[in-house]
Amino acid sequence: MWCMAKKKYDYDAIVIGSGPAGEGAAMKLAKSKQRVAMVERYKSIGGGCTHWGTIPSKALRHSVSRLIEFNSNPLFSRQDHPLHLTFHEILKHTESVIQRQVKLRGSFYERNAVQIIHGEASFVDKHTLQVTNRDGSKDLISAEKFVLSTGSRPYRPKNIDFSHPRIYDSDTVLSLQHDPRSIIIVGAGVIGCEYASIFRGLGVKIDLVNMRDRLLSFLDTEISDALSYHLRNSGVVIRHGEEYAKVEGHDDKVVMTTESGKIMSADCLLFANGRSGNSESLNLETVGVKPNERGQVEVDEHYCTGVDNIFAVGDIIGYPSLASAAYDQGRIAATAMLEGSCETKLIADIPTGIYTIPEISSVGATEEELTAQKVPYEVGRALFKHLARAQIAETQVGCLKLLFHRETREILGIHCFGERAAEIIHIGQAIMEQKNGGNCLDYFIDTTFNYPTMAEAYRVAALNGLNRVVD
Ligand SMILES: Cc1cc2nc3c(=O)[nH]c(=O)nc-3n(C[C@H](O)[C@H](O)[C@H](O)COP(=O)(O)OP(=O)(O)OC[C@H]3O[C@@H](n4cnc5c(N)ncnc54)[C@H](O)[C@@H]3O)c2cc1C
Ligand SMILES: NC(=O)c1ccc[n+]([C@@H]2O[C@H](COP(=O)([O-])OP(=O)(O)OC[C@H]3O[C@@H](n4cnc5c(N)ncnc54)[C@H](O)[C@@H]3O)[C@@H](O)[C@H]2O)c1
Repeated sequence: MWCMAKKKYDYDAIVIGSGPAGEGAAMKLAKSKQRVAMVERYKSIGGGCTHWGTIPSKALRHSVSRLIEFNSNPLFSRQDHPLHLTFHEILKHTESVIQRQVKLRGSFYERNAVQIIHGEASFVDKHTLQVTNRDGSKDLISAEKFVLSTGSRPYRPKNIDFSHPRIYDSDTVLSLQHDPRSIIIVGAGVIGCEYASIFRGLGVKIDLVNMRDRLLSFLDTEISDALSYHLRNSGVVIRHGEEYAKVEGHDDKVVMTTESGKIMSADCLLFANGRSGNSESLNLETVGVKPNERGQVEVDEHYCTGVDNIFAVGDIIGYPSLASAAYDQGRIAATAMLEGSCETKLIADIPTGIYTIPEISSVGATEEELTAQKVPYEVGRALFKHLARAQIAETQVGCLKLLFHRETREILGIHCFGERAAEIIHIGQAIMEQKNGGNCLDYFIDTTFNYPTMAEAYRVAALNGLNRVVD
């Protein structure tokens, strides 16, 4: 089939969109000796992940976290003269990280002979794309198979004027030039909470407006409560159960009225409440793919859209909408394209890594889920303040919580908050994934950990938990 394709079409496969999902698919296809092209409408490769999403927000968060550390450590900083950095200043570091990412990822395409075509792709028929080049000229290119990996963009309700210079979404906030003293963040999802941490770390006054009754309600309640406590403790005003009614942009401020009648005003406003799939420019109706009202495309277990030669991965298919999962989805879809199916599936327990201050990470079930399922579980805790490494590093805010089955001692869930939580979680994840009795609390008790380390939290938490089940 693929030999025939070589004669008939320009490429064996065309991938549309160069974020992690597209990159994962393109690399797997290229390594399998396919002739692959990558169509990307932005001026450089890397996707929203590199240019507007994951990478910039994590680089900003890193700078802010170091600033807080510097200012709170008397060894480095004098309390009467705290170091002040503006959003614009820390963006410089972010830009350099983006450039390094683009260079690195560009080298992958070059080494694997994937042709990069800069332009916007739109289907003409199920084997042909029209590419509108950045200079406005148009080309037709064809392929046997396609991968849609065009990502997502911030949802913009029609009644908010995003062209106003004081009103931003999570893409445009990266062009913020001035140094705001106050900001209203509408939406307390992952993006809203992460940006609240970033701006608060820079000393900006924050109103964080949440439509729900608690922050990040998919998290274990103890962890979500800890986030609320620490954000509030740092000065963030969290307003739960509020919905915006009106947002007015003025020359000198933004005023927001909520449905409950509250009026808030600030130097600027960041709207971060939901995302829409980038599907409208692809002309998918022509090929019989119908996106839902959020622009997302439905796929089967092999990421096929229902049109046999068109696959879709990453944010355009909705859940879990994570860079981490997108890369794996790309590889799995490419394998299915090559072999007709793929044994490997996306793991069921996708870890969460949330880069708030404090950082949060978890994998597996929450206490609330286990209680609802009537699973007999117990909890083992390690508080960071009791770990030598955390005391040395002055990162004493945090906790590791292991949930395990009382009888089998199987690990059922791991929840962590505090500095490096997103790294710490992977030690537990590796054990949790073990089969045939390998997933057991005893591993952490029987092994020897480097000392002093944050990893040692696993031994402390496991012993704490064991003490609760041993009479
Ligand atoms: C602020 C923010 C922070 C985030 N933080 C994290 C995090 O910490 N960890 C995590 O795992 N995930 C995070 N995410 C989510 C993560 O960025 C996305 O899940 C990931 O980028 C999705 O990858 P993708 O390949 O599907 O699409 P994207 O990375 O969005 O790339 C899609 C690409 O397709 C291109 N494109 C679109 N339409 C066309 C077209 N018609 N023709 C040609 N090219 C086109 C776009 O220009 C873009 O370059 C974050 C997201 C945001 C917004
Ligand atoms: N550290 C991380 O892993 C990280 C960081 C930032 C963002 N992200 C990803 O970015 C995504 C977006 O996060 P968020 O904070 O903007 O919102 P969210 O996904 O938490 O959604 C917020 C609310 O908006 C609604 N919504 C979503 N899309 C909508 C649409 N098109 N129209 C109307 N309502 C919509 C949702 O139902 C929800 O009630 C998340 O799914 C997350 O996976 C991940």
